[in-house]
Amino acid sequence: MAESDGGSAATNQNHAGPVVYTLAELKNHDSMESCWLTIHGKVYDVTKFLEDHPGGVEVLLASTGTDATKDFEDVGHSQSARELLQEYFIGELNPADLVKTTQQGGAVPAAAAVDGNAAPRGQTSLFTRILQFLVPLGILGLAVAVRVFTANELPASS
Ligand code: HEM
Repeated sequence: MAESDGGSAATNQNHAGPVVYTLAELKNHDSMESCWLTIHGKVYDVTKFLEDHPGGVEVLLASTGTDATKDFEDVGHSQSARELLQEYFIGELNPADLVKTTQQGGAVPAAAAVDGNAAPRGQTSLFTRILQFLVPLGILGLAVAVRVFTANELPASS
């Protein structure tokens, strides 16, 4: 199974953990010959599983090129189906693409995710992440400041 084909858009990180694939790269694997799915931020090459899938080939092919998490979860797959997933694991989804797809409820077409909208959405997500980090830090700082203030005032007032 190919980790990366010609003209790959994947950000390969063989030396530092799992291979990271972009949603654009996944779009090239949407057929019987090569079928990749992304579920919960992980990428699976299910080409060899297509014919064995109890839910049929078509649903798997229809879930390519986009985040298939919602499709997968909506069916209510069993624990053994989840364990089966691991056999087909080939890498992880580019985190920026993960944010793009989950913000859209997991059903954004790959074209929309890789086209012009990609940069602004990526920037928004980075900004949000920084905020998510800074806001709790600010609250903590405020709490410490109040504590120090009150601690200093107590002996003076008694
Ligand atoms: C690589 C990912 C997937 C694996 C390993 C997988 C595996 C399985 C397995 C083992 C079953 C039998 C029931 C169970 O154990 O839950 C099943 C059923 C089913 N799967 Fe998947 N599945 C995958 C992805 C998907 C996706 C993306 C869809 C899209 C909708 C889907 C749709 C279905 C449906 C509709 C059934 C029910 C078939 C029936 O009961 O008639 N599956 N799948």
